[in-house]
Amino acid sequence: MSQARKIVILPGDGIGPEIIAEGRKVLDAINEQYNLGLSMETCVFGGAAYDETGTPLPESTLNACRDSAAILLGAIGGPKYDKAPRELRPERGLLGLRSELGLFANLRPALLYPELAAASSLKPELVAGLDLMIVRELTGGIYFGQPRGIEERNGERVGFNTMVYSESEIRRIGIRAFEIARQRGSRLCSVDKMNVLEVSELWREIMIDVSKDYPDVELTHMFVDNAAMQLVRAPKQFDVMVTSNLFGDVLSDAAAMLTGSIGMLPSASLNEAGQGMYEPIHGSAPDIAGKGIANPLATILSVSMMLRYTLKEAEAADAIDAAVAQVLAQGYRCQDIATGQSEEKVINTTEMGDAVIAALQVGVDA
Ligand SMILES: NC(=O)c1ccc[n+]([C@@H]2O[C@H](COP(=O)([O-])OP(=O)(O)OC[C@H]3O[C@@H](n4cnc5c(N)ncnc54)[C@H](O)[C@@H]3O)[C@@H](O)[C@H]2O)c1
Ligand SMILES: CC(C)[C@H](C(=O)O)[C@@H](O)C(=O)O
Ligand SMILES: [Mg+2]
Repeated sequence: MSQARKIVILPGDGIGPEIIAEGRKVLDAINEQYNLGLSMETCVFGGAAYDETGTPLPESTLNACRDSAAILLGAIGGPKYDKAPRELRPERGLLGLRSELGLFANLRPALLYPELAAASSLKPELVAGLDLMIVRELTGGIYFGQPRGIEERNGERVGFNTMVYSESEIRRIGIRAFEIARQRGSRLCSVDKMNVLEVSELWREIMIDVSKDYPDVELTHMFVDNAAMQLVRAPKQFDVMVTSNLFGDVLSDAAAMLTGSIGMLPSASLNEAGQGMYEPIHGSAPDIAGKGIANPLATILSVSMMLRYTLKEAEAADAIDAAVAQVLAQGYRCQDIATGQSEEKVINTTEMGDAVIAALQVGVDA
């Protein structure tokens, strides 16, 4: 049984502990301000857990996660682990956790804060007002399909994976996406590769079937290659996108840059029971780890999603969103979202966390 108010924190590797320290600061502050009664437990996970215990997802961590209402994850992985046996790599720990907890619905919102229009990789007029939600299926598809492996065939090695989706897996992510679309702009674009893949043919058929229960939501379909192009051509045409595990992974990193940086994109991964894991969509960023410059806002916004989606504390979530908006309006930027404009104040990871806390405080005093 999951405990209603227990949050498990998994710092992970690389910049994970740096950004989690800031997420935790905000979580502690909001817990106190809003009297939320949350209890926090930090567990070892990913490469750090492999180093300490020989496995990226120790039983004790998995049990703590099972027993929690929500999980806040930093990031895992790094070059140090690329030579470890595949089943023991940090990424396998992450996939294991998603799968064990049944976190099939991955919500990745790409929202442009107006102050960051200049940091976007697209022209400001193409991204002004961007508010897109990518709904990525997270526990199926080619990430988990069998058979998989590398084996000797006809005197050479062959690598193979299987992209597989059952009707029920497609239906449940479809329902989740239609429900989300209904609460937003009522437009859902299902992204597939139906022109080539049988698995996508079934995906499209089931999406059309699910749409019969949502006559108020407009369903469109797009091939994934076109979707990638449309995302960088005219991203505002999209309201909600629903897609498979691999396509969603790729499209969400691309969408991140529309908002200024991958350091801005939070995510929620939910199961049927509403339990959730919350994490920035980026990785452990080995190239900047230890430098104190990682942008913690994606993690802080993941805390906001946790309050909104699992803990049903919309007011506290709104307060964090407002604090982040205020900090950006004040000109505070981590390096990744700085553009060299004179009104910008470039600050480090810790200072960004502090700025959000200060903005939350102002919100309370006001
Ligand atoms: N959920 C996760 O834990 C997760 C997600 C993606 C990748 N990974 C792992 O992370 C490792 C590195 O992967 P990668 O380099 O392909 O992707 P990455 O997302 O870690 O980094 C890509 C680029 O974005 C920058 N970046 C990422 N987050 C940032 C932030 N918060 N602030 C500023 N800049 C940021 C990095 O410096 C890097 O230049 C790999 O081991 C990968 O498997 C983990
Ligand atoms: C680290 C990796 C397993 C993960 C994924 O591919 O799902 C990451 O890229 C993500 O987007 O969360
Ligand atoms: Mg990814």
